[in-house]
Amino acid sequence: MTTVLLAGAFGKMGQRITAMIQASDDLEIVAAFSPVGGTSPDFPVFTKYADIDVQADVWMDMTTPAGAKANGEFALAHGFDTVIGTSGLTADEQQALGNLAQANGQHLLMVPNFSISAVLLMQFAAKAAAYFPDAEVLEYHHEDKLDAPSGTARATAQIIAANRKAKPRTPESDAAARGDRIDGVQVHAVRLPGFNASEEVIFGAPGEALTIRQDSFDRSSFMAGVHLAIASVNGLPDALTIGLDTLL
Ligand SMILES: NC(=O)C1=CN([C@@H]2O[C@H](COP(=O)(O)OP(=O)(O)OC[C@H]3O[C@@H](n4cnc5c(N)ncnc54)[C@H](OP(=O)(O)O)[C@@H]3O)[C@@H](O)[C@H]2O)C=CC1
Ligand SMILES: O=C(O)C1=N[C@H](C(=O)O)C[C@H](O)C1
Repeated sequence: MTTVLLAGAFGKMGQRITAMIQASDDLEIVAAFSPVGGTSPDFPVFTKYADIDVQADVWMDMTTPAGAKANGEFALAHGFDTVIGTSGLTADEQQALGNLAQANGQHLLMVPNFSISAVLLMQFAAKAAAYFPDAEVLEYHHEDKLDAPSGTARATAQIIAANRKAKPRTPESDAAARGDRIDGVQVHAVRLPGFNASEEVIFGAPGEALTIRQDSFDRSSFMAGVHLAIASVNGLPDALTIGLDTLL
């Protein structure tokens, strides 16, 4: 049995993760962390780090960028292997948490996207980028999303940049209408009611284009990946792992 302390248990993802864990045979929630409080008949809810008197195998974080940074620092310094699904942390913040995991002999798994469709999209994008250096990323999310562009879009842009074999033909432009530029890849963020989480990458070359798209219609799309991450983080070979690829 892998025991879990869930930070963000009362949020949209936290509620789904609680239900998934409670329906599983091999995971158990032993506590939650929520600074604004909340109650559960099944586990204690801590509002301050100083009050946490329960140890768990894994600290699972689905909160906010600032929350995940502070929670990660606490968890990794207090004996928790840690899974962070929260988006919006900078590359430097991710690396600093990875260094903390290394220094404390813990494992940190940071997952930009738990859905298999998004993991595969990023793998296919890596392959396509080698042939199509010109690419743009479009992401579509619900209106409540705090960060833009999404963590998945950031990760996808970085993967495309790392796998390009030639310089893009498209001239760079700072025009606002061209979106954000991450590692030299234009990224466009759409926020609209009705959407959950989708991403498209358009690769263009003379006379042809390739579009790769994934849609998470519902948060159930993330649950198998969350389960795998929690169950596997302890056995990872490195202190810092980014993405689910090594676990699939
Ligand atoms: N990796 C992935 O596949 C996915 C990642 N995400 C990411 O997960 C995060 C959460 O998403 P979502 O559930 O939709 O967001 P919500 O806003 O619905 O939930 C976040 C919850 O975290 C709570 N919270 C805020 N700060 C802290 C803190 N310091 N410690 C503990 N809890 C805290 C909030 O409480 P309150 O509102 O009361 O402040 C809220 O209940 C986002 O960053 C999102 O981008 C989402 C889906 C999939
Ligand atoms: O906030 C969300 O909803 C999501 N956030 C993650 C991200 O920023 O990439 C993952 C997924 O897109 C859902």
